[in-house]
Amino acid sequence: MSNNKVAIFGGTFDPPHLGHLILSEQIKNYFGLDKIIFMPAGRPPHKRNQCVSSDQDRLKMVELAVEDNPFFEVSDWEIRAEGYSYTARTLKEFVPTIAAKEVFFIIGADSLADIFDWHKPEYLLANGKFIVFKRPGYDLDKILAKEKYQAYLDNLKLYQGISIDLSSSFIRDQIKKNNSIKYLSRDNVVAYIDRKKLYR
Ligand SMILES: Nc1ncnc2c1ncn2[C@@H]1O[C@H](COP(=O)(O)OP(=O)(O)OP(=O)(O)O)[C@@H](O)[C@H]1O
Ligand SMILES: O=C(O)c1ccc[n+]([C@@H]2O[C@H](COP(=O)([O-])O)[C@@H](O)[C@H]2O)c1
Repeated sequence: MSNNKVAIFGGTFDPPHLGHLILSEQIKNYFGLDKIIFMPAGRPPHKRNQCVSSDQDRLKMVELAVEDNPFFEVSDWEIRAEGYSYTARTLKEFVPTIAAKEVFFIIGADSLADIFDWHKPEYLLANGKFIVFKRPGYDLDKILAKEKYQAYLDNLKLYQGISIDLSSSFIRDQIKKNNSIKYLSRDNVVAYIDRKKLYR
């Protein structure tokens, strides 16, 4: 298979859910991607004070979530890397190792809204290519109309197709309340969470 267009989908994935999967499949179709690499963040820089499940649990759950999709892969590169999982670093060090004509980062509208608080945002936006998808509660057009984004619009491709209002925090919250999370992620991920008693 040719790898002309590859996208990296970085996330905390604590846990991965159907929102992530539905979006990825739609984006793959819409942009004609050859492959999407799911990249669980080792130490998510903006979640320093939040309790995050172990790297190995999140990696395993992402592997389970994508195992039946030949277009989806998982990389443990950020988990293996020392220090915080800065996307600027992934762009500089990991992206050149991918044999592809074009490499994109997939991010949600909420991530785009605070990307100027990320590590080296100008470097990232000037040198990376992004596929940004809408997320309920965020107005993509309004975010992009802001002055600070204007120099980088060529590197921002939008996907305004379907998305669902689901988050990992909602799933964690449901588990804490002893509610079922059936249908919110793939069955194998739900079974893994049950078996390992995560988020209780
Ligand atoms: N339902 C969704 N619709 C659109 N984008 C999403 C959705 N869920 C997650 N994303 C995006 O996917 C990426 C990875 O998300 P992440 O793993 O943090 O999940 P999350 O549901 O946002 O988690 P949490 O609730 O813990 O913040 C982020 O760029 C986020 O914007
Ligand atoms: O580089 C940064 O400073 C930075 C700050 C916040 C988030 N990110 C990345 O954005 C992706 C989505 O993050 P999250 O926490 O919403 O899952 C994930 O790959 C993070 O490593 C990166």
